[in-house]
Amino acid sequence: MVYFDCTCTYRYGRIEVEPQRYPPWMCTLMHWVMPCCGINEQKDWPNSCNLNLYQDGSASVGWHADDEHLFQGKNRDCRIISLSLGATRSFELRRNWSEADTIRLPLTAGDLCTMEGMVQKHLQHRVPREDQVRAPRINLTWRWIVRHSPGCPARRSV
Ligand SMILES: O=C(O)CCC(=O)C(=O)O
Ligand SMILES: [Fe+2]
Repeated sequence: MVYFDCTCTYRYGRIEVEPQRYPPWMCTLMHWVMPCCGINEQKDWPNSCNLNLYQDGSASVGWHADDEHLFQGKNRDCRIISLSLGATRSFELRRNWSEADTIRLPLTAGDLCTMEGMVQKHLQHRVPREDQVRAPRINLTWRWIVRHSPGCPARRSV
């Protein structure tokens, strides 16, 4: 989902998602969430949100960084805000390619988790398979698109 007239597609592995404009419920939710992250003005809101549904513990996301060109997370400070809803799942972080010092955070319904600075350059994250989890989880991940795709009307505004 995107703010304004952005047509950038989001690619995740082989999946490509066409953007939808933020619906009214998304703006209502952001009015609640963003001040919790110190973002008090609507003009400063993240301009994209990715929604993930994990049907149960068999659904997972492997080790990766959010290093899409759109977000420039490997080259500059990059803030990512995530809201978890539904079942508690583990969110893990590790230094690039090293399992040695993996950090595990249980993310519970209502939890906000942010990744900031150069995290996408130096660390990877994942949501591992957890077969004992039987309930669904929804994760909303807000990010700022800073490099719009060629042809995107929002490109003019940045
Ligand atoms: O579900 C989560 O908490 C993380 C999802 C994620 O890493 C992503 O969408 O890039
Ligand atoms: Fe991610």
